[in-house]
Amino acid sequence: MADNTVEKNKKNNSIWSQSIPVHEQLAVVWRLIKMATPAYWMFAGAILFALISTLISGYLPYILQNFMNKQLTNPNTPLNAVISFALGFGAIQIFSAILTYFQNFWYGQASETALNNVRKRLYAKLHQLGMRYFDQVPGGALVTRVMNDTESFFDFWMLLVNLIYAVASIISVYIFMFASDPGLSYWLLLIVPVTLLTIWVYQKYSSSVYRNMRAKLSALNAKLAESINGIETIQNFHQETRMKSEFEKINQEYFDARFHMVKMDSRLLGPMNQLLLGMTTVFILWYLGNQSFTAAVAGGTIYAFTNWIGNIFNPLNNVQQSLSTFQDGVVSGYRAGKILDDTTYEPAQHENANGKITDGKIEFRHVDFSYDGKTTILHDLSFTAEPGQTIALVGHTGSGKSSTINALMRFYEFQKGSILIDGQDIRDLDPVDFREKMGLVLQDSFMFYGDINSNIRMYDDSITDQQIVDAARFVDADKFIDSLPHGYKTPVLEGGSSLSAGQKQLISFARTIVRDPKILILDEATANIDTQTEAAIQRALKNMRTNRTTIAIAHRLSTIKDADLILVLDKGVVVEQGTHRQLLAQKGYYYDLYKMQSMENAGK
Ligand SMILES: Nc1ncnc2c1ncn2[C@@H]1O[C@H](COP(=O)(O)OP(=O)(O)OP(=O)(O)O)[C@@H](O)[C@H]1O
Repeated sequence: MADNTVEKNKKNNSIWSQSIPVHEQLAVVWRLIKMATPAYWMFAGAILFALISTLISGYLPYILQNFMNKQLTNPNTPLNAVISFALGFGAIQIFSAILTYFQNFWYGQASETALNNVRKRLYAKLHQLGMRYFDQVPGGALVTRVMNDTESFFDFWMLLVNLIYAVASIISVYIFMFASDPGLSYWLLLIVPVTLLTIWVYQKYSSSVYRNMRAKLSALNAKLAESINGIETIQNFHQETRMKSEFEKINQEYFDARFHMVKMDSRLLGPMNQLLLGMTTVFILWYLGNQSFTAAVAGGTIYAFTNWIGNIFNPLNNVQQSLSTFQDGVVSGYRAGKILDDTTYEPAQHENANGKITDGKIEFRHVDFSYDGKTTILHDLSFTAEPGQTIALVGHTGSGKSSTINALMRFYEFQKGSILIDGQDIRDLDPVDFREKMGLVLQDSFMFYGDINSNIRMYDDSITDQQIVDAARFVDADKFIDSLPHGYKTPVLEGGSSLSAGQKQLISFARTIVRDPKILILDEATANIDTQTEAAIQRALKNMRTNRTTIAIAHRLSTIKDADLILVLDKGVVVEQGTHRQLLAQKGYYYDLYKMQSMENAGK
């Protein structure tokens, strides 16, 4: 049944469940090696010690064979020679153990260092990507890629060193085997193609199985993130049962994918090697047994060959065992690479853009805007906001108000026309100055884990405590903050769950105003706020707008009656514009909208 599910999944879905072509796997391997840059010397040390270990593991059976065949079979061998050999042999074993310790220690340290580096790079990259990327990739899937996927790199690098160890060990063993009995060694060369064949078969099947497993884990994390982020709505609309069954379904799919892997590994890994080792040992005994019919076969030779065979198969076994993690690492590396290569960046500024915002004049000239480059959302949008003016954007839901702000804030790229600030192309503005001078207040501003003070300061140490108090007073947030037992030091949980919607809004006002922006972008809150807080918010907004160019999305038309210009949007087109009075006099779209809201308010 489990197989069937996986088969179905394979057919159904994502590109992850298809096999990664070999050349791409190699490219990923190369990339993973490059990602280990800061740990190169540790890897190099581990590899060097591993190489010395392989020489020793080939050499020890060789000298033991000579000792057994020449010294032990000779009754005249002095005791001193035996003791010296034993001491020398023991010393080499101790040396080998020390080498193994450093080898393992450096592998581990190097892999951890490399892992740490990759995680940092991935996290940094996420912050370079634009909103469009996050529209497309669920948060939970990103958590999987940055956290779980990177974990498997650790084993990947381990395998890489194991692989080098296995190759070196095989070469060293064959050298000593040929020195001992070339005839038998020629036959034993056959082991190499046979094991390569088993490795190839395993590789072929495991790649798609691991890819599918990763995809399922990612879907599982995405579902979990969705459940946690939407917990309020889930509880409100009694969605628990549906969410539970959806989660269970994905969880089962993940289980099936893992089960498939377990079955594949238990069939193809250990038993295959054990069988080959057993058969090779039988062959060696048969070969040497045959020789014994014509001449005596020394016991040391039998000992050495059975030992060497172990030294070939054990590292190969290790390699094959960790091939599963190699597959995991390659798939994860592939997915991490997808993030690192993604070019859905924030909209780019022109090279050497260094324009500064001084007065705050904004002009939209025939702007066309689309999120995906296919569906045009804003059509030929043109308007001018003179310094200090307030421009209000109104219109039904989906009419393009937020999209106008998204284009102005450079969250998304616009396709046609131009946006100018103080007469300069918006793409010529210095990005740091731009973000400082544009004060954006969203409907639901995100609160970070910390306290009220840090949420206003936003970890900008150049802002003093007094400036924070002044900003809070300016936006009328001081009264509620002072009434809290710990005032500005009141702890804030991630997302601000300990604060009311109105309080969060006031904190976000203070956060914006403390930076003294030249231009204000306001997305008026639609949340229900008590009348007292509402009055405080309106007072705050009035204060904030003074001497600042303001672009405000207004849901309640009563709040923007005094705007210098009101743009009425419908399906991304400005259908009317003017002041409140002018628009009412036109008795058009705005008039209807206003009347409708007035009636709704009267009915409340
Ligand atoms: N991130 C996005 N990706 C793709 N399309 C989007 C995105 N955001 C909005 N849209 C689409 O753009 C159109 C305009 O949406 P927009 O959010 O600008 O409307 P709005 O006037 O601000 O609505 P509301 O008052 O409900 O906030 C809608 O058709 C919407 O589906």
